[in-house]
Parts: sequence; C-alpha cells; structure tokens
Amino acid sequence: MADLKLTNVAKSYGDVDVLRNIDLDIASGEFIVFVGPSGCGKSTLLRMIAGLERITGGTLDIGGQRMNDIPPSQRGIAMVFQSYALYPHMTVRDNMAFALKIAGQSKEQIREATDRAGKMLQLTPYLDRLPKALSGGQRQRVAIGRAIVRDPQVYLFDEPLSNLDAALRVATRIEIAQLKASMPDRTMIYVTHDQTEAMTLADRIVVLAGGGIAQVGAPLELYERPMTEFVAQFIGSPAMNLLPGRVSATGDLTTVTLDGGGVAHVAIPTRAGDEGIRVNVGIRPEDMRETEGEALFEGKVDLTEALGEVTLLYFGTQGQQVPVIAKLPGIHPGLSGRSVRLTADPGAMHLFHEGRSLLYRDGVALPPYAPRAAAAPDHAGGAFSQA
Ligand SMILES: Nc1ncnc2c1ncn2[C@@H]1O[C@H](COP(=O)(O)OP(=O)(O)OP(=O)(O)O)[C@@H](O)[C@H]1O
Repeated sequence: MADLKLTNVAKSYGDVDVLRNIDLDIASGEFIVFVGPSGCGKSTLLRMIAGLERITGGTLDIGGQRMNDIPPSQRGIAMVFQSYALYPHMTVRDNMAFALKIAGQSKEQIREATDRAGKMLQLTPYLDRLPKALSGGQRQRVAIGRAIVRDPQVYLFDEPLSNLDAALRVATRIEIAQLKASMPDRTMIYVTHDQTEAMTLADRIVVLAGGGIAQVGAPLELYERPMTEFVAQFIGSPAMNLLPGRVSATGDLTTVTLDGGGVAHVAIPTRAGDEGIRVNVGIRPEDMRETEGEALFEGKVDLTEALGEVTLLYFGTQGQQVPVIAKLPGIHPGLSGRSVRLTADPGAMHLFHEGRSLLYRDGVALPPYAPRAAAAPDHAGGAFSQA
C-alpha cells in the first residue's frame, strides 16, 4: 500500500518556519500536485517525503508506517528531479541499472527491468547511448526510467518538465499521464509552477501558501469553488478579476452594488444580516461577455491581446488599480480605445468577504462538489448549485 499521511508536519531552518500544520491524506494510487507561489515550500515538502530533508515537526506515514527517521532508500519512493541528475559517463541502460546493481540484483533481473522501462518510455533505440547524445526530453525520460526500474510505491517529481521547451513539455506531460494510467496503484506527487500540468495531471491539487495549505481539491473544484481570494486568483490565467462593492440585497440571489457603478447579481445566497457588508465580486476573465443590457462593468479598452482563439481586453492599465481583464472568444479587431459594456452569468460569479468565499462560511459544509457534467443542464454555472 502506498497511502501517505502527513500529520501536523512542520519544517523550520533555525528560527525560520517554512512550513507548519501540514495535514494531508493521500490515497494509494492518487496523483497529487503541489502548487503555490515561489518560495512557499513545495520542494521542501516533497523532499521531506523523500527523506532528503529532516522533518522538524509532526509525522509522516507511508503505508501505515512512520517514516520520519527512515532513510530515503528504505521508503519505497523514487524521485525525479528537474535537472535529470544522470551520470554523464554511463549509458542510458547503465544509468537506469545503477540503483539495481547497488541493490545486488542479478544481471538477468537488471536486464529485464531496464528493457521493460526502455519499452515503456520509448527509449529502446537509445539504451547504449550516453546522456549527452540525447535530447532534453529523452534525458528526462531516462530519469523517469531510473525511477521505474525500482518499481517504487510512490513517485515524487520535482518540476520534471521545467527544463524542456514548450513542445517537449506537452509531449512529456502526456507521457507522464500515460505512465500513471499504466500504474494505477502507484502514488505520484508532483511539484510544478505550470497551471496546465497541475490542472491536467492531478487527481487533487494542494495549494500551498504562507507556510500552510490554502486549499486541497480536484482541479476543477479549485477552479469553480475557490475558498479564498488567494486560491481564486492563483488558479486560472489570467487571474480572476475582483470587483469591490457592497451587498445591497440578500437572498438566494445576492445583489452587489459595485464601487465602479455597476450592479452584479450573484447566485450565492446571503442572509439579511449581510446587507451592507463589503465584498469583492470575483469574475474570471473567460466568464465576462459583452452586453447591450445592464452591465456590471463598463470601461475603455486600454489594450487588446489577440491570441487567435481568444482576445484579451485590458481595462484600467493606466490607473493605480489592478487592471480588469476580459477574455472573449475569437478575434475582435478595433476594440482598443472603445468603451465596452460587460456582464457575467449569476452562476459564474464568486463572492468574497474579508478574503474568504461566502460559499464556505461558518464552517458549514456545502453539498459535495459536483463536477459540471453532473449538474442540471439548464443551470448556468452548475458548479454553484446549492441543492
Ligand atoms: N537550507 C535552507 N536554509 C534556509 N532556508 C531554506 C533552505 N532551503 C530552503 N529554504 C527556504 O525555504 C523556503 C521554501 O523553499 P522551497 O524551495 O521549498 O520553495 P518552493 O515553493 O519549492 O519554491 P520555488 O517555487 O521557487 O521552487 C524558501 O523561503 C527558502 O528560502
């Protein structure tokens, strides 16, 4: 079994607390991705699981066994690094075989394991080459192969694709997804800065920030139901817009009078006592659309970026405030400098009070998150259904 349990795990370097109160249960066979701002401790947490960093507080269990003081080689894990860390003077096969030789496996066992890994990773034609005669993507596959031959229960990946160019990143990402699919009972934990990798690979994403866990959830759960403004703005690109305002009518549909002059009708319930509270209405750029009717935002387009499949409109880039961004499908020539009226569906908007989502207040559990496809077909933005 390769389930992991982190209980109140902490890490400090001298007086500096890097991580604290990390509680996390990872099921056997899960693909978990750690994301978070630079320096938040993603690599440190991964390295503590690997045994490469000492855990300064709390406990780590793997497969029900306490691992705090167990050396890395006895944890049943293998780690793949951004820098590949291959031995330059050894062939691909010898690189993959190295750990098995150290472990005293027979020549036949080693040959079988390296052949199998070579086949899985399409490295068979390169087994006798040195790393310098391989592309970056092939080198990273050898590094992954080195992990596979050991048949670990848990795979740890520390930004494995960061050194690859865009096309190779996509190709290798897909290979990692296929690798996982071929080993459904192996657990994988993966650190990345890349939103696409996090969204596409993860069963669950762990968002780390400020030394702790900001939120854990399925990728689309984090996208559709962020608990805080921080997570709302961290997941999704460009970041969610936050429009400040005041609640002017409560009920199942909350009305917010925006400081900018517009009015937003948000399908998040509020209570009578909420009347008048300050809120930020969160709207993803891709949820904004042009309207002839009542607008919740109106402004002069300062800048457009035509990306082909979408056009980004920027408002307020000159001012002191964070610009508002809208992402419209298709090509929209000649919008720059024009005034545009925008709105969004009530079910597509978010509501935050003091940085926290009003969907998750008073510690009251909402109905479990239901993926969009499971929502009633006539419900716009079904993820916000309050059933
Ligand atoms: N040996 C060390 N001594 C002191 N502080 C350290 C040491 N190693 C890491 N840190 C600090 O711990 C924090 C977390 O570092 P870590 O590399 O885990 O962050 P990260 O989230 O992986 O960052 P990035 O996304 O930039 O790779 C950082 O503030 C870093 O400066």
